Amino acid sequence: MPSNHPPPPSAAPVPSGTGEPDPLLLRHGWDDHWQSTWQTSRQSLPEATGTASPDSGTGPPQPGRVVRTDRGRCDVLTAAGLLHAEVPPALAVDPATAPATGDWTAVSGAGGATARLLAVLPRRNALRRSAVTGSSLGQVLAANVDEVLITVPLDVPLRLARVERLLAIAWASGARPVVVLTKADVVDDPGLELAEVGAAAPGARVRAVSTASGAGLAVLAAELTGTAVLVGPSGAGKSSLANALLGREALAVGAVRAVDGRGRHTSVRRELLPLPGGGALIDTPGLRAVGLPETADGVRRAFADVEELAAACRFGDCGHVGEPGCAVLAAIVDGVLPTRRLDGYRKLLREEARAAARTDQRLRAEQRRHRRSTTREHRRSRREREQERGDG
Ligand SMILES: Nc1nc2c(ncn2[C@@H]2O[C@H](COP(=O)(O)OP(=O)(O)OP(=O)(O)O)[C@@H](O)[C@H]2O)c(=O)[nH]1
Ligand SMILES: [Zn+2]
Repeated sequence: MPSNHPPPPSAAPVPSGTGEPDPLLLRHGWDDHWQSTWQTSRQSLPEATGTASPDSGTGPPQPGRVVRTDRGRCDVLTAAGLLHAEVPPALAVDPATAPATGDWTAVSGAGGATARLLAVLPRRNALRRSAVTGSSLGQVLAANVDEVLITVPLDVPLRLARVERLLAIAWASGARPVVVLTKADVVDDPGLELAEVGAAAPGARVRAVSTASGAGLAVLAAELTGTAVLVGPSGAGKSSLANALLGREALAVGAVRAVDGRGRHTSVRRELLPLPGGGALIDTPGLRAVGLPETADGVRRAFADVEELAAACRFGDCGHVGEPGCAVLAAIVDGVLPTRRLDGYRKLLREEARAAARTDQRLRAEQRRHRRSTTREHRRSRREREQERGDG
């Protein structure tokens, strides 16, 4: 676990992957897992053999965590400080493999030299949204996260369908979802909302906080130990919450705000910052329309209560539309399961099926393209061979 102590002013670089872990890296989520991943990964890096020429300005590879990405470049925090590294085009082309905030990487370069990203270490998990174009896997919003903080503002009516969608995406990431009801000061007692949201978030923690009154902040902060990422609609209070949790690190967050094309203030850059009590926090730009990626069992986990009921239906393939012995419809009649929730479940399952079909389509298209280019390749080499024979 990251230590509570601030790093010494001049943290020494990790001595080629051995020895004491660097305190600065520890504060940003470095642990035994990354230590051993690094030991394994660095052996396959060309620079690790020491063949890089000293005047190429690269230097030995060192581990670092991506704290921000920016078209073709990314800011990587290393034991030697922050490096503004160039991303090789081979990694950048696919949004699924391009480095994302939270990724652990191997970088070379120090001091004034141009830093280069050498590799992205295998991800433990990733929070994705559905692919907009190109990639079959979807865009990675944040990598190597332990907790997804889903912010739900209490100053506007609850939108449970949106909470459920974000829960499905969070569960699919492999991280633990935590629903954070924000602006709790605008309601007399958030008990009702806590219960309502709790019923829509089986298996997830639900907390109420207010950055205005400070309520709930200490409890939430104490529960965050690994890397947490903030998601939620614009205006949900993500930045305010990030500032409150980060304390004196907040200034760094303030610096990344800007006005967008419509004159609204929005967070324009992703940032990863250490939390004062240990752990790290990633603040993503407002996720307004979040497409559901292929969530593996994300939807099923977000609707674990419905799944459990369905297991008790008489027929294994029950569609819950009027079959005899349907436990799901019985629960609705009994008032245990809201109709809204069953509808939401079906809607997300359909959406997920469509996302999967799109992926299949893309993969088939990729295969077709590949086959076509190989056929062309074959034809050309045959022509060349025939020509050579003709010439000889
Ligand atoms: N009453 C009250 N208002 C709050 C609280 N937290 C945030 N707000 C207000 O809610 C508005 C939005 O807060 P932000 O923190 O900017 O929201 P955001 O989610 O970061 O928004 P984007 O950057 O657009 O994604 C601001 O006007 C805040 O002052 C709170 O605890 N109580
Ligand atoms: Zn049924």
